[in-house]
Amino acid sequence: MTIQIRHLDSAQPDFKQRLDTLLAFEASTDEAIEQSVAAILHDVKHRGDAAVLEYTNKFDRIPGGAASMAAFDVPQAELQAALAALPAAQRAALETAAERIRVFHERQKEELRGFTYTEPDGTVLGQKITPLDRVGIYVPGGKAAYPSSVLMNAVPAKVAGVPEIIMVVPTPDGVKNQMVLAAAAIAGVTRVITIGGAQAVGALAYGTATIAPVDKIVGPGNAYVAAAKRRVFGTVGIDMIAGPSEILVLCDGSTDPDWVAMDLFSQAEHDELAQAIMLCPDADYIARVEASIHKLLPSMPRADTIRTSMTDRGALVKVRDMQEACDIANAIAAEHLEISAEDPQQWADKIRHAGAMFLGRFSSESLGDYCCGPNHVLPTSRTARFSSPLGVYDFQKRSSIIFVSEAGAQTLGKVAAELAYGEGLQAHARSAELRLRPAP
Ligand SMILES: NC(=O)c1ccc[n+]([C@@H]2O[C@H](COP(=O)([O-])OP(=O)(O)OC[C@H]3O[C@@H](n4cnc5c(N)ncnc54)[C@H](O)[C@@H]3O)[C@@H](O)[C@H]2O)c1
Ligand SMILES: N[C@H](CO)Cc1c[nH]c[nH+]1
Ligand SMILES: [Zn+2]
Repeated sequence: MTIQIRHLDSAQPDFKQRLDTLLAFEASTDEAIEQSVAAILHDVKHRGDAAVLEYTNKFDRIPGGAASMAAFDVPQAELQAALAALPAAQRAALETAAERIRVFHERQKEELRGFTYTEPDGTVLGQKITPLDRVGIYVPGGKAAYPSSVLMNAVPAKVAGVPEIIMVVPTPDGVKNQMVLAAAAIAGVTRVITIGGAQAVGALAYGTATIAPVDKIVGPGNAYVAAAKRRVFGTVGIDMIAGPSEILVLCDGSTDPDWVAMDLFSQAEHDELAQAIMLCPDADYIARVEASIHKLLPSMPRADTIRTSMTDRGALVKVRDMQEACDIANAIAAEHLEISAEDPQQWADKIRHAGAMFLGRFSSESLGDYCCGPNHVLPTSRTARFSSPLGVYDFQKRSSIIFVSEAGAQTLGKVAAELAYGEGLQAHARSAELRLRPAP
């Protein structure tokens, strides 16, 4: 069975409505996921380990069913053994990726230093940056294994100086992915627990008898994980909504259509709910990409997932010109935006909303997924309008530093007292005034 690819044209009168429908999650699925996640979180909050154990045995089909949570803890020795046993080429690739991710994120750290400045009367003001104490990193693992996500989560946490990194990762059918364990060893993760889904998010947020609660949960996951993170926000911090993957390709019609088709597949193969869309002003070129899609699909091992994702949520969109393509791209605010065009910078300058931008024909999104250096944990579902890639800043917080000199208290005290009386807050005013020197 082939893909029924959706065609849209920005000249259609109902184009905006059709695009909005395409971008929205199918409401019934969404509601079912929300209800299921709410019930799982409630259960984990009230029954702790017993609930986590039951859900993990059920959703991850653990053979025979694990008897206790101890079965899900992976000792450090096992992580190190996985690293030692890894084929040399895989180990080298992981280490190269880890190093490139580290170098990129060290740059972020340099930009995030605290500061202080001293006013003429000796008052010192500033901002102190502190790493979080204990973070939970979610590494997805339901439909594919993601050693790259171990690195993308843990390396920036390390660069930020987080002392305790608790990693959760599901192991469908009880099978541990050795590259995932090796990546945890390379990144220096503190503890690995093989649980996933909403139950893992709940365990990290609320804590259980065997898992101490964390301060923040970061990392990507499927729609269940994304919904759970949204719901526990407030009890813990979260990084962003990083749900099913998305790719939006802006193409001027001069890239090899096979390249573009495979780039669309590269995100569609993650999940039936992933989204792959191309915008192009050239109708003939769109037909060539469609032909490539039909030609290449049968050769893909994950053809079923790609077919469902592209049929349900994909589209090839004819636009008037590249300027309009940029306007539509800003409205979509995709996780990944490829600008596959001559002189891509001229179009990139017009983009305000995208999790990550890949400029030029050779910058395939897949390179960014693994080893360019910037983070692949990125905002989805149009949240790139207000969220950023995972970064060192997600693992740090800021505290204001205020040292008021005696001279400073004389001027600031009068200002503060005036404002406090204006707000009707007498104790505030008196507290400031008590520090004023009596008039001579
Ligand atoms: N945005 C990003 O930065 C980014 C990065 C990497 C991956 N991703 C996305 O992460 C996702 C990974 O998904 P995955 O499924 O492979 O792994 P996952 O670990 O996110 O989800 C697996 C878990 O989902 C839960 N689950 C599955 N079906 C359920 C059901 N019917 N009811 C309740 N819980 C259920 C189970 O607990 C299971 O352990 C993909 O959507 C991929 O596109 C996003
Ligand atoms: N494309 C994913 C982010 O949406 C990241 C990833 C990991 N491995 C392959 N891809
Ligand atoms: Zn990917």
